[in-house]
Amino acid sequence: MQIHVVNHPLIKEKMTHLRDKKTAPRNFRRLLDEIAQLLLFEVTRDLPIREVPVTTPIAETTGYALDISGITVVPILRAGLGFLDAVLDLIPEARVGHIGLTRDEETLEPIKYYCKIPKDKDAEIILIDPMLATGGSAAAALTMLKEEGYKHFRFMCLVAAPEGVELVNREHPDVPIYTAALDDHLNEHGYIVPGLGDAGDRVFGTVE
Ligand SMILES: O=P(O)(O)OC[C@H]1O[C@H](OP(=O)(O)OP(=O)(O)O)[C@H](O)[C@@H]1O
Ligand SMILES: O=c1cc[nH]c(=O)[nH]1
Ligand SMILES: [Mg+2]
Repeated sequence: MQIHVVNHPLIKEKMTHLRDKKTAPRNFRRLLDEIAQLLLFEVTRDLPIREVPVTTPIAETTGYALDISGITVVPILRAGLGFLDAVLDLIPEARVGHIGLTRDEETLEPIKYYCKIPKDKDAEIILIDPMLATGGSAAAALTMLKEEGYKHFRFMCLVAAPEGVELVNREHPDVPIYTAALDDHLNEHGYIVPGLGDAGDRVFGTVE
């Protein structure tokens, strides 16, 4: 199984609050934001940089520039939107695409309802969605993007199930997966155990 589990005390502590069923949407969104920023540190670690000259008040020296105009961040709606602000705070020049998918509650198959991606096919795509459960949604999003001609990907999530990691590894072995936690298994309804419940519902307060 190919997966980067970003193990860090700050992430572990925040994940504990995020998982807690008593955490309300207001705090849930804030925690999601904070964890996304910490994860992004690892997700972007190998982005290419080039040297540029810079003059400090004291001397000339060498600085670094990141080619961030070539980065496209793609949230999978809805829950992926909960990650977006954090990514744009750190990479404000990134372009943003949107893929709308929702799981059929019976079959657990993803149903597509929206897709709009910036045109640059050579962009480095950071696909974001807090939950990787069966992997059907992430795998379908990556297939759609590849069919449109996009080539470079990394996937960032918060909680992954082994079933989802295996599917994405099998269908998209070129795509590295970064997660804050690798959980135990899926239950009979396709929810991650222990997980955190339905991420979209918890971000947007649509839980009954
Ligand atoms: O790995 P999978 O089994 O495909 O499950 C993961 C998907 O399920 C959730 O979305 P959901 O379908 O609940 O839509 P929502 O974000 O609108 O709530 C989640 O945000 C993922 O997109
Ligand atoms: O546990 C899960 C599985 C799919 N989608 C979620 O939001 N949570
Ligand atoms: Mg949902």
